[in-house]
Formats: sequence, structure tokens, C-alpha cells
Amino acid sequence: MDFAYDAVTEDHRRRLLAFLDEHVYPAEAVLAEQVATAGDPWDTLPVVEELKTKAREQGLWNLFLPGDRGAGLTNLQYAPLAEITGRSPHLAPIATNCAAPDTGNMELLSEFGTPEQQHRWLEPLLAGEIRSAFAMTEPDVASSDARNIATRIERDGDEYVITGRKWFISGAMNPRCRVFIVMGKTDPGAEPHRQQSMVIVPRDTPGVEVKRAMTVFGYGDEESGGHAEIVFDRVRVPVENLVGGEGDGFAIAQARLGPGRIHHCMRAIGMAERAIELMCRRALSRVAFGRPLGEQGVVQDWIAESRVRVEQLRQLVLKTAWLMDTVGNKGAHTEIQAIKIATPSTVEWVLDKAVQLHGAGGVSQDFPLASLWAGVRTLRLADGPDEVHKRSLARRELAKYR
Ligand SMILES: Cc1cc2nc3c(=O)[nH]c(=O)nc-3n(C[C@H](O)[C@H](O)[C@H](O)COP(=O)(O)OP(=O)(O)OC[C@H]3O[C@@H](n4cnc5c(N)ncnc54)[C@H](O)[C@@H]3O)c2cc1C
Repeated sequence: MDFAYDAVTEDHRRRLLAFLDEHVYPAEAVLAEQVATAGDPWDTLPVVEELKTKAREQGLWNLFLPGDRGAGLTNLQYAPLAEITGRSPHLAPIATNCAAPDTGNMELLSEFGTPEQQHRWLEPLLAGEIRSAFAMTEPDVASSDARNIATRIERDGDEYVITGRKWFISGAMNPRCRVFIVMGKTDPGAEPHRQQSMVIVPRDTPGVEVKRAMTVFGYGDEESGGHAEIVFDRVRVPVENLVGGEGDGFAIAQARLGPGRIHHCMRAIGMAERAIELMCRRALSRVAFGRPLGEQGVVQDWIAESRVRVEQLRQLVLKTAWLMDTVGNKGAHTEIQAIKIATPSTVEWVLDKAVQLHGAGGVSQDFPLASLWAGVRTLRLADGPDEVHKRSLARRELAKYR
């Protein structure tokens, strides 16, 4: 077993780390300032556009996408790079065109889109010209069970008519988010896993109404386009906007979420690394009761535990990435669930310790820790709650012994 990164990964890591040092970290304060003063804080802000141009010039672009359309990296090669972007999660993923939910939507269109759908939507997404959203969750039903999704997609001649209400649709507050991929029921009478389909809905279609922005622990997440509640009131799109076939929605959602989940986990490890760095710097520079905080046994325990837990996570994530490359996303199903269970709660633990060590500063806007904590806490819900992943993993484990 070779634990070293290969030459391609090392080269990208070196360039990406330098990009963060030179451009991204200094831009964090500028971004906060621009969000506070912008006419439309949801719009992609000038500092983000400048970073996108620089990243693209340096070949740090579409790193997540394998094959000719993207940077051509494997999951194993991309994992350490996504980790680095996670160190500045509001800027680095967007700057490199590797931000959710666009990444999942680009993968989806790449894999299941028709040539016409790819031309109209995938190409501008790959170029970073527009953004996109994925609309599945609904306020009125328990959406962790995708079979409950109630939005109707009814065929009427050459059109589909869409009626329903969605919420927590990430990215959709950004006016440059031009397209929604909407999940709904085309055939409520079919067997449960064949009732759902996905359709492409351009934002400016009559009947689409972006109602309001949901907050997350009080944060608007303006930098990433927020999380919208959207009403679809008899929205009509041509039948050509169907993704895959009627009834394929559930299967496509599963395919979309595999890479999406590992990407979230990779970035979360980057958040934990940033927290450990901040924790150590604070522990060395702050003195209480006659000695640096870092000389307190309890603080050393937090630092050591954090390092051990993050190393364990990283090995599991890298193994999962390697399995996805070698046996496919389906073959890596158990491991994808395992990292989705392990990563958010472990990183939340690390962030909690870093917040504690920073005292009041830790919960304030002067350090990134509070916002990182809020972000990682939501990962225990987004893309499926912990309990649902545990249920499914445990059932597969039990099946071995039936
Ligand atoms: C920040 C953020 C961004 C999001 N972005 C998007 C997006 O872009 N697009 C989108 O479509 N959705 C998005 N979501 C929604 C997210 O995917 C859902 O919140 C999630 O799937 C859970 O659905 P729900 O909120 O309806 O919870 P429910 O289904 O109502 O579940 C509530 C709770 O019940 C418990 N539970 C459920 N099932 C079980 C079980 N089998 N065993 C034990 N306990 C169980 C769990 O604790 C769960 O948290 C986002 C959510 C957040 C917080």
C-alpha cells in the first residue's frame, strides 16, 4: 500500500496551497466587506470573479470532474485538493469552479444529459458563467425519505407541468443561478422507486417564484448563494427538459449524491485542518494563569485527539475515493455512507474544541470558526441525515448474517 500522493496530485497540491496563501486567505476579509456593502449580497461578488479568473489562468479549474470535460483527475487525486479548498469554504471551491451544488449538477448533466441539455446548461456551468441549484427537499414532507417528495410533474402534450414547493435549495438566491434541476412525481401509481423524475427548469420560466432565503443558525450563506424557498406554480417546460427517462429520478439522485457526499467530506477535513492550525497558534500565543494555553494538559489533549481523529478520517476518505475509482460508486456505497456518518460529527468535535480555546473570539466574526462550525453541523442533515445513513449501513451489515 502506497500512502504517498502521486506526482500529478503533488503538483496540484503545491499550486493550490500557494493560490490559497497568495489570493484566497487575503480575500476573506474583502468578501465579508463586500457582502456587507453590496447592493445585492446574493450575487457573485467582484472579489469572487477576480479569484475565478486567477484560478482558471493557473489551471486550477473544474478539478472535481474526471475525463476531458474537467481536469481529468481521479477521485483519489482530487480528494487532497478538495481538502485544501475546504480550508476556505466560502471562497476556494467557488474560485476553482468546484462548489456544490454546481459540481453535482455538472456531473449529472455530464452523465445523464442529452447533447442539447449539455450545450445549453453544462457548457456555461463548466465555464463558470452561470450557477445552478438542485431542488428536491420540501417543507411539507419528511424529505430524508425521497419517496415522500410530492411535487407533481405532469405531462400535458409536449410539455411537463410542475407544481410544488421546495425549500433549502442551495445557491438559488444568487441571480446568476439560471437553472434548477427539479425532482418530482411523474407517476404516483408506480412502485415507490419509479415514481420520481427530474426536469430542468430555467429560472425565468413563468410560475417559478423564489420566495425567501432560509437561514442556517442565523447565517444567510450569502457567499454561496444562500438557501431558497421556491414555489413552482403550474410551471411549463418542454418534454425535452426531462433528465434521463420518466421514473429515473430516484436512481439519478443516488448517482448524483455519491460524489457529492465524498466532496463534502473532503472539504470538511480541510475545515478541521484549519481549526487545528488556529487552535495551535492560539494555544502558543495566549497566556492564562502564568503559562501559555498550550501547556495546559486539557488543551494538549484536544490537539492530540484532533490530530488522531482527522488522520483516521482522511484515511477512510482516501480509501473511499480509491474504491470509487477502482470498483465504481456502487461498489463504494458502504464506504461513502461510512464517511458521511463519520466526517461531519468528528469535524464538529474538532471545531467545538477550537471555538472553546478561542474563548469569546471563537464564537465571533473575527475568526472563521463559528461559521465553519455552523457549516459542518448542517452536514449532519444535508445530503441525508446521519440516522438515515446509519440505518442503511446497519441493514447491509445485518444482511451478511441473516
Ligand atoms: C444547509 C442546507 C442545505 C441544503 N441544501 C439542499 C439543496 O440544495 N437541495 C435540496 O433538495 N435539499 C437541500 N437541503 C435539505 C436536506 O437535504 C434535508 O434537510 C435532508 O435531506 C433531511 O430532510 P428533512 O429536512 O425533510 O428532514 P426529515 O426527513 O423531516 O427528517 C428529520 C429527522 O428525522 C430523523 N430521521 C429521519 N429518518 C430517520 C430514520 N430512518 N431513522 C432515524 N431517524 C430518522 C433524522 O434525525 C432527521 O434529521 C439542505 C439542507 C441544509 C440544512
